[in-house]
Amino acid sequence: MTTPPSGTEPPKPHPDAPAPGSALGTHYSGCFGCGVDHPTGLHISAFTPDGLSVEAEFVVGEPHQGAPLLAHGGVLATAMDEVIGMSVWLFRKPYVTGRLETDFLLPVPVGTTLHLRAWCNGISGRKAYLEAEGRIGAPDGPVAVRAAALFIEVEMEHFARHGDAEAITAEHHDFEVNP
Ligand SMILES: CCCCCCCCCCCCCCCC(=O)SCCNC(=O)CCNC(=O)[C@H](O)C(C)(C)COP(=O)(O)OP(=O)(O)OC[C@H]1O[C@@H](n2cnc3c(N)ncnc32)[C@H](O)[C@@H]1OP(=O)(O)O
Repeated sequence: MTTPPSGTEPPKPHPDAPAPGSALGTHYSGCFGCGVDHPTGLHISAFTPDGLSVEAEFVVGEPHQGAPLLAHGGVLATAMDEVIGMSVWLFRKPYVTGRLETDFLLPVPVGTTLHLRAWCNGISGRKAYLEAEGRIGAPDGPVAVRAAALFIEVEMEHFARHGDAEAITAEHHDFEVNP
């Protein structure tokens, strides 16, 4: 379900995507993954090397433990969800996670810098097929976590009906919701 159906074209950069090399801001300051105002969040900040994919670093700290001095798998899955969410946001449409699959290949000790990368393999209708990986210590370090995801495009009405769309749009005056 996270593999693009045959014939799905790889995505092209959106004309309004951030320029290659740009830092990506938070989509919402209260987000647990990237929100700058979240008191206990992961505070992931990322950049895009090419307008299509996202790279970030996440330092595993003591608050992220599952076993003593080892990262909790759910926290790592959250980090993957976040960078994948950031990468699909490059297409300038709202998406939510429909399915997230995670493979944990290596234990990740507290103090590790995980080098995260997320990219899109294709879009078909409302469905975006994405992947991410987290490597230990360096961009070419050993892969500790791999994820594949299906994100579903939604209308902004989704956030209004179930949450608070105004809180998002208040932070994104430059983002045209219904172009
Ligand atoms: C102004 C600025 C704007 C910025 C924008 C705001 C920010 C944007 C947030 C970013 C955040 C990033 C950070 C992490 C991202 C989260 O963490 S998002 C939060 C976690 N996810 C959720 O809360 C989603 C909860 N689920 C839902 O609301 C609904 O199930 C969905 C996903 C919207 C789908 O419902 P629906 O719209 O009724 O559509 P539905 O027909 O059920 O599904 C559409 C298609 O997808 C398939 N599908 C749906 N779910 C699945 C699934 N789990 N497995 C397989 N297939 C599925 C369906 O089978 C269907 O396929 P087709 O029949 O078309 O072939």
